[in-house]
Amino acid sequence: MWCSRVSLRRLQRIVVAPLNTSSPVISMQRAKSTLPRVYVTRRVPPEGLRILNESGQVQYELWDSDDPVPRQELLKRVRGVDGLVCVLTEKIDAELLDAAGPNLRVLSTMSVGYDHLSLDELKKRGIRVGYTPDVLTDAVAELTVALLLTTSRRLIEATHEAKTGGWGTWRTMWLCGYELANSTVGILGLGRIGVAIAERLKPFKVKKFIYTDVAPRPELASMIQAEYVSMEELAKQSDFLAICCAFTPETKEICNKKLFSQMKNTSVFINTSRGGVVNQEDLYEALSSGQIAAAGLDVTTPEPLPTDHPLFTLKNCVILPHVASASYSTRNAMSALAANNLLAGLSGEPMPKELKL
Ligand SMILES: O=C(O)C(=O)CO
Repeated sequence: MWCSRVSLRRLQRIVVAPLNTSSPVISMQRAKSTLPRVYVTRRVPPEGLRILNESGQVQYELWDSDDPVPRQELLKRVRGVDGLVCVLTEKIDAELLDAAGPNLRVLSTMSVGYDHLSLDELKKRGIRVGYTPDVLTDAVAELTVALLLTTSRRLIEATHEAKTGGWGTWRTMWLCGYELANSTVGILGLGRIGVAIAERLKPFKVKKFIYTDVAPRPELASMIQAEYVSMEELAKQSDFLAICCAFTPETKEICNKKLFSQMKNTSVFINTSRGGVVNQEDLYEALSSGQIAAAGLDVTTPEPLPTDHPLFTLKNCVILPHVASASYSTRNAMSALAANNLLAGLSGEPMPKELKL
């Protein structure tokens, strides 16, 4: 369950200090004011807060809201902190690190993705970085499969038709989609999540898994009997193409006109990584011209995607609001790992999951 202000109040030794309605601050102060100071940029699930509270190792201030702390407020609040816990919407760049100042030695992000972090700036300042891989793999893989099936079997269109009177007699070709049985599934960026997706898809009688990455990844590939192919072959052969790569300068808009033009017009494109890996204008063109059959997106640029965005006008595009890891257990596990990374980092120990800078 998400942490409410009421449940937070019940936690021991927390001082709730709502400064005013536009400043939802919770601070947990300790008698020993020499403890490291931490700023938590968002209301995080209770497991992470419980760990911070029970550790007795830190005092923290938390922006107790589901909405991001305004940037100017953030720049003020981080001043002098030793540690920072953030989520993926906070841009951790030189400006913010300068505002925090030289005490800052640990950054812990409650996310597996780290494209919101300026890694060079963090490295330059000797700040250790924790992130949350593995704990969200199952949830993301599950959602990816759900999105793939929703998109390929046209479930959103179908429920809409059923509700709005479009459901006439049983028709032979009405709302036909594409099935996984005997298909080739391509994975762009084979990591833990790609493997977990393939493991879940296998029982649907997929004929073949193929993947591409900067280099072959034989250990992971052998877990799902996936064949390494070029980007071009991935596009040409895949009936379903799942995008699982990290968003980096190299993968920025890697899914573009060229890729879409090489895909079959019966192919389904699924992205649960980051919106930035897709050129959305090219995707719109590919979907509206029938170059590819359909797309399911859990991530877009920007987020939220404006409701008047052209992609929302397409029946063959299913858009979710970045919810791949949104299960109660996973979000709690992410917050717990973020808290443990922070505490380990502040006490100079190896973090459970530390990003190598
Ligand atoms: O952890 C991340 O990077 C996410 O995108 C949340 O699902």
